[in-house]
Amino acid sequence: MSYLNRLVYTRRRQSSRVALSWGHGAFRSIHCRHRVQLFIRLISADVSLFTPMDYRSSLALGAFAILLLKFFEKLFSKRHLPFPPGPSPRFLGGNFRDLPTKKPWLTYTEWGHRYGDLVHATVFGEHIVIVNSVKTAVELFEKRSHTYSDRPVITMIDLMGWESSTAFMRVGDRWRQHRRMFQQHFRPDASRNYRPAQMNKVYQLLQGLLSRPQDFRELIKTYAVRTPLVKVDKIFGSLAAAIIMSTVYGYEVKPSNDRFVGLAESAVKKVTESVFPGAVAVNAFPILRHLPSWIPGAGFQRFPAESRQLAQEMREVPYNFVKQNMHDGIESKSMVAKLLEASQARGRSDENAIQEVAAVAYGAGADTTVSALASFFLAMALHPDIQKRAQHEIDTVVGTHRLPEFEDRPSLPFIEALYREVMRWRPVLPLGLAHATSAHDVYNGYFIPKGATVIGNIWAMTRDESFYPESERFNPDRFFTADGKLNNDDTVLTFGFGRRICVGRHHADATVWAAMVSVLATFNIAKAKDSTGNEIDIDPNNYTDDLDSHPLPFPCSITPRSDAAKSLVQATEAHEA
Ligand code: HEM
Repeated sequence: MSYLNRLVYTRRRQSSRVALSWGHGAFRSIHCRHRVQLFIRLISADVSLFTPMDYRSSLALGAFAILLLKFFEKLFSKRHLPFPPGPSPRFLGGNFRDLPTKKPWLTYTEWGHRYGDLVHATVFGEHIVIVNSVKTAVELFEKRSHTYSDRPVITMIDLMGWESSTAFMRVGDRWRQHRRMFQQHFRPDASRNYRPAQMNKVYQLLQGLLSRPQDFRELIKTYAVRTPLVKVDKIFGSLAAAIIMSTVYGYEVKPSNDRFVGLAESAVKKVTESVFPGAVAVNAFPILRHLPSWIPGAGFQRFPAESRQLAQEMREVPYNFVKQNMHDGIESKSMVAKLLEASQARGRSDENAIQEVAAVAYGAGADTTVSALASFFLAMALHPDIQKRAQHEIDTVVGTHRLPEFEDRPSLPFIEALYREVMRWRPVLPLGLAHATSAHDVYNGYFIPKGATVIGNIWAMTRDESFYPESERFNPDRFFTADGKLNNDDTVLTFGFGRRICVGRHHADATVWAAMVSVLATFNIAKAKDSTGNEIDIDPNNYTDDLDSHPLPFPCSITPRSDAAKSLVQATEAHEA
């Protein structure tokens, strides 16, 4: 997901819709001026028919008519309403200089305290609206989803061949087709089919933790920072990448230098690099895309060409692997195999859409899942008491003779609360993924123009003290009622909103839960100690600045809970086989 966020973030900050929003404004005023001119021309055409006196009265009449026109225009247009409150814009650049460059969610949350639930800013004519409360997010993204489900246009994305990514797509038939395909394979009941594959990969994670204790630190590091997954594979194979590759393509990731993972990572990396200066310029001024690449300064034209090539390979290579397997009669329960079978049965050719959907699952699902798990490790190292309670629940309900299964989930309320708190305490995407409006709207007396970028500030929502008192404290107990039952606050805000809500959320939820409960059942996570035996402090706020925020590397120790736990992990190898 990192590439999605960086780009939407950059896109917003660099006011890449300058041309577009200027265009809308210009169109509105031209439209109005045109009507007035028409009216004057109508009068002038008849000027020769009037006497000088008539001419003066017709001028007065004309002026009156213009005033009347303006009055009615204002009366019937929503535009006379104010924008939502926000920092005062400056001439031309608007709020360009107010936009934060570091952890923008913190500044937007402060703006929320100062200006309210809905904050408005402009950058070179582009409108940005920040939604700071769950109530307003539900009102806009869900109840008015017909207006708030579009995405901002990012020129560089188109140039790089990523316009076919579900997450960047404008609302339309193609996007709907993608969502349908995802829904078929990632809705709650369909997601269950992937559970055996997910558990097998979680067992590989446990084996990695057991067999390579010297890599514990490295393991956390690779989890915690955005290093290429190929390197992660050197240790034990990235859990998230392995699960996605297995469920989407039925492909088993190799322990090191895996070709498909390498390809996907290179393609995704290219997108993250698209924030270099040339790319930013073309995002801000889309007209530059028409410059030929030989013109000085138009080097960005060559960059997307390479990226397009990689994006195409990322889509085609693993896809062809599935097709070849099907041709060879190898059965597969993977998403691509099922989509291909269904498409062939209907006599349709959905090859392009299937390739696109499969490729975006990796880009959107791997990094985000890793970030959630890294926050889990961090929280457990910081809160041994909470970890002990979770382990006690597992020991009591599941016992110590076997590992937890998905079927145990309803009987493990404290683990459930722990999962919710991990996702709340450090939301993976503090600002979600920007939406855009597809029509003008009025909310609570405020005007929100068509084409505005609308950001759901998930960080602010998860810090709302009226819902989450002492919101910075890691406290799973907040999800229990006074009589000790799990409360009904089970919406994980970090998956986003409305029609654009994450389509992989059930899959991600199962992966994160399974990894958490399995690690807790078998390992102790603690602060590391220095050479004198003192615990090394961990800063809970040391997170990356990207929109999908990861904890920065932190020292910690991960040891098997007992010999019995060790045996359980060793036995998973046999289970897998
Ligand atoms: C912990 C893991 C994950 C988190 C926190 C996460 C979060 C998000 C968020 C915040 C959005 C944007 C929602 C919005 O616009 O309001 C999103 C979109 C998306 N996610 Fe996820 N995601 C995760 C895992 C996954 C996985 C595993 C997959 C695929 C199997 C996936 C596929 C997608 C896709 C395709 C979109 C674009 C949806 C659209 O624009 O219509 N995500 N995700």
